[in-house]
Amino acid sequence: MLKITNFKKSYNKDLILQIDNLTIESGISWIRGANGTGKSTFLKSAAGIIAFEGDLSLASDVSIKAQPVAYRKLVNFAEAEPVFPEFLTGTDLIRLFTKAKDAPVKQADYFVETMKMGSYVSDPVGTFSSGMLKKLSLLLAFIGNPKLILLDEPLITMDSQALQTLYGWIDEYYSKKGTSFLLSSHQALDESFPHGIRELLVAGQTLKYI
Ligand SMILES: Nc1ncnc2c1ncn2[C@@H]1O[C@H](COP(=O)(O)OP(=O)(O)OP(=O)(O)O)[C@@H](O)[C@H]1O
Repeated sequence: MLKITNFKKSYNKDLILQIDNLTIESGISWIRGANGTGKSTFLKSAAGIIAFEGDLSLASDVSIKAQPVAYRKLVNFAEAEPVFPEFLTGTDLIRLFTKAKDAPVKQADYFVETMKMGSYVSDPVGTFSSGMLKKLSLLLAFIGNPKLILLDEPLITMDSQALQTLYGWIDEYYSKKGTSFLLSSHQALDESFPHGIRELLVAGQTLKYI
């Protein structure tokens, strides 16, 4: 599903990750690894947020380097610690992402309702608690018709009810739309997490299946 070719990422000449050839299979995959090994770096690279050497392409051969706009329409990302301009409201951001991802205008309503965000989604995000911000950022990662959703530490700051709602979203996208997920988490995924998960490990400056 995600084909990695000659991937290399350094910060200030310090090599962080090198992945010569690896295909991450369709489905739900969990990237594990100690602090600072490069999980967020890989997810940000795959999201098209930071530059790297080499190439990443989705199964249908949409390459981030050759078709950057098409690739970014197919891959959505929620950061571990989301930051948005404080003066924008949740509704502003939903509208922006809906337009950018060519999504149906009312698509996000279902997510706002099921995550119980209706009472605050129209407020500036500067007034949001960290859990409210996390829910918004996860919601934005489901907008459009992504083939792959990247979730960096999706469980942190979420209450147990919100987690069950998130698991429901993942289950629905995976089962009904065939969306794949690549996520990182230091917390164990509980047994209500949907479906068999493949595990990958970042260690020794590379990524491989466990
Ligand atoms: N913008 C940056 N500039 C320089 N070095 C960076 C930058 N971002 C990350 N690093 C370094 O890259 C390495 C990998 O960081 P990364 O955040 O990808 O790790 P991680 O596996 O996600 O860690 P954690 O489990 O703590 O979230 C670390 O050594 C970090 O210090």
